[in-house]
Amino acid sequence: MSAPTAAAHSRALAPYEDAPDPGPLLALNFGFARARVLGTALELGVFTGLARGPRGTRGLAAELGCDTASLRALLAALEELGLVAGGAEESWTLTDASRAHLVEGGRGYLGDHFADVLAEWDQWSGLTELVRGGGHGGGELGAPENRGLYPGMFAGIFPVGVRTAFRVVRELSLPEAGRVLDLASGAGEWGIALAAADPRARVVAHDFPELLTAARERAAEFGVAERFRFVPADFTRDYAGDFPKAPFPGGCFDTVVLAHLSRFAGPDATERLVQECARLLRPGGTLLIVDVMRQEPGRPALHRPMIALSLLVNTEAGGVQEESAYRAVMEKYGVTAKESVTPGLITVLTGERR
Ligand SMILES: C[S@@+](CC[C@H](N)C(=O)[O-])C[C@H]1O[C@@H](n2cnc3c(N)ncnc32)[C@H](O)[C@@H]1O
Repeated sequence: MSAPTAAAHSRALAPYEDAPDPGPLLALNFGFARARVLGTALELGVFTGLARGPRGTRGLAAELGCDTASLRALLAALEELGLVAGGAEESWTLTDASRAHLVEGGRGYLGDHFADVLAEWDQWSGLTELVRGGGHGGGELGAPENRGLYPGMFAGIFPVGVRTAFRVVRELSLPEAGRVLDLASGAGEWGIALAAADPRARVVAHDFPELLTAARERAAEFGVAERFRFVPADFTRDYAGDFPKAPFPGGCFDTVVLAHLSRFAGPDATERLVQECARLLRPGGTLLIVDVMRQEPGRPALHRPMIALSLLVNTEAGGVQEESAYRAVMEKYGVTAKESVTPGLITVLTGERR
């Protein structure tokens, strides 16, 4: 029998060579490793260490209590991800992005947020079963009925949220904010943006005490803290069986903000939340609903379908609802839906209390 010819080899190879490039699939398959590399670097304090000045691997390893060779491997991966530089000279430095967002104590620090997201790891492992069998993973993420205390996750995203809040408040034709309730305020970016736009505005920030500590610091950072009141809440305990009933008389606010709570709580709780917001607003007052509602233009890194899956695995009842659903609920409880803008992942919908 004669040996296969070069032509036969080429014929055998052709289906492999002609197939679409599997590169993007391989990158996707390995996506979890990127998140783990970032999480490990944050846990070890790599970025905070390098913020003190350029370092060789050996020096940094001694400082952080790491094995030199393993740390070198981690740093090489971080360099590939654009999070450190200087590997060729073995003199590691931060990049602009890591200096801005990954150094502990910095204003733009996102590490606490990333750590809480990474802690969802096990919940996400259940996705296959959830897709097969339906239902929700039932994590505790943010659902008010479900002890959603995650200061890292919710206050830690302030550096991202505050940019959007200021931009949207500038863009929307809102009346003067006046007496504002920021319900489930987190670190308070919406109340802060409204207070900055209206020098006479007074804001009540309402959230877990742990979150209000962050809101207090951020309000001070923007010079509006003296116009803030911080009212602690534990929706689960305080409003048990009757969530949400905020401890304020009806009609006592000119503006109520409901930002990034509904999608965690789900459609039924959203209905009760909107009803409560309507109760708290004076006639003519403004309701601002901020949430992930529709396909965002430009598809930033975290896009709507991923958020929807995250709510499936991490909450009891959460989900992404269409803007039309929010408009319908507003209408039902005496709020006329008005303007909406979608500056990225989120939509901001305004309404006027009738
Ligand atoms: C996704 S964050 C939104 C924060 C803020 N409104 C924003 O736009 O960034 C949801 C907020 O609801 C608060 N929250 C959830 N469950 C709560 C509960 N049981 N009692 C008080 N606050 C709660 C969380 O602490 C968190 O700050």
